[in-house]
Amino acid sequence: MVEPLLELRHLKKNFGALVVTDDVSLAVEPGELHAIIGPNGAGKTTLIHQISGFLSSASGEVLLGGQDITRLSMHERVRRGLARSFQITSILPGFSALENVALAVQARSGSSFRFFGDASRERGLNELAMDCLEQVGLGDRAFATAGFLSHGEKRQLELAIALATRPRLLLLDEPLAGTGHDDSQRVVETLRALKSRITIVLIEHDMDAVFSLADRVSVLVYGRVIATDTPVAIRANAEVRTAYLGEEV
Ligand SMILES: Nc1ncnc2c1ncn2[C@@H]1O[C@H](COP(=O)(O)OP(=O)(O)OP(=O)(O)O)[C@@H](O)[C@H]1O
Repeated sequence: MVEPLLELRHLKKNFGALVVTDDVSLAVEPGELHAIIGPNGAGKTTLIHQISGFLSSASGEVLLGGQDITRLSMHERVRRGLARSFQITSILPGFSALENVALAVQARSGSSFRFFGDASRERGLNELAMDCLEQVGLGDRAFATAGFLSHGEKRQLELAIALATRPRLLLLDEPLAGTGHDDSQRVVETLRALKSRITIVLIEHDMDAVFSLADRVSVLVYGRVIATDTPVAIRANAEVRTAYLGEEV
């Protein structure tokens, strides 16, 4: 059996008396797009926070490439290859798409922000940033001002910024949120192209997108994983249908 790139073992998180994730165990294989779905309040975002290190866990373990990262800081987890997409609010609207990614590349490489004004001139920076933009299909918009990009393009830019840290694993929390039909198609096609190159954990409410993109799906209900399987098997799973998806699926 292939060693999982990400493994969660009996993870738990509570806020006081409220247990939000409970005994969550799952394995994400290298190269797969693993979707985590579940009703509102099931604990999906909390779980992503536990994986990224934004929240500590009450108990359980997080392993990346077989190494225990449970107690590591977010920064250290990023250094080891874990990235989550930034929110649109973290995009600098007055800078070009390329400059936004260049700054993220620069931050990763540890350059000081006193080079801020020279960011676009730093050696190799533009090439690396352009590579990230091309990976998300935004190469032709490199010089557009970020604030004027469409909503879907901003989502693509977030992905490019996340790629700037050269991650092994990308955590995406609702990348389609707030997108209209055309924008959502753009982002879905971007994710489809990306998934062949990088392992992705995706939380998403858009079931059409989930079932067309995911290699496997885990279903979280009241903080517990009730099933992990292929999209076809998940659709047919009686417990999942009853607990969450409903007959429309
Ligand atoms: N910092 C916090 N303090 C207290 N309760 C919290 C906190 N963060 C989340 N919760 C609660 O934990 C539960 C799970 O929240 P979470 O956001 O992880 O769910 P979710 O599955 O991502 O939901 P959605 O699909 O609506 O985004 C909710 O009941 C939420 O109110």
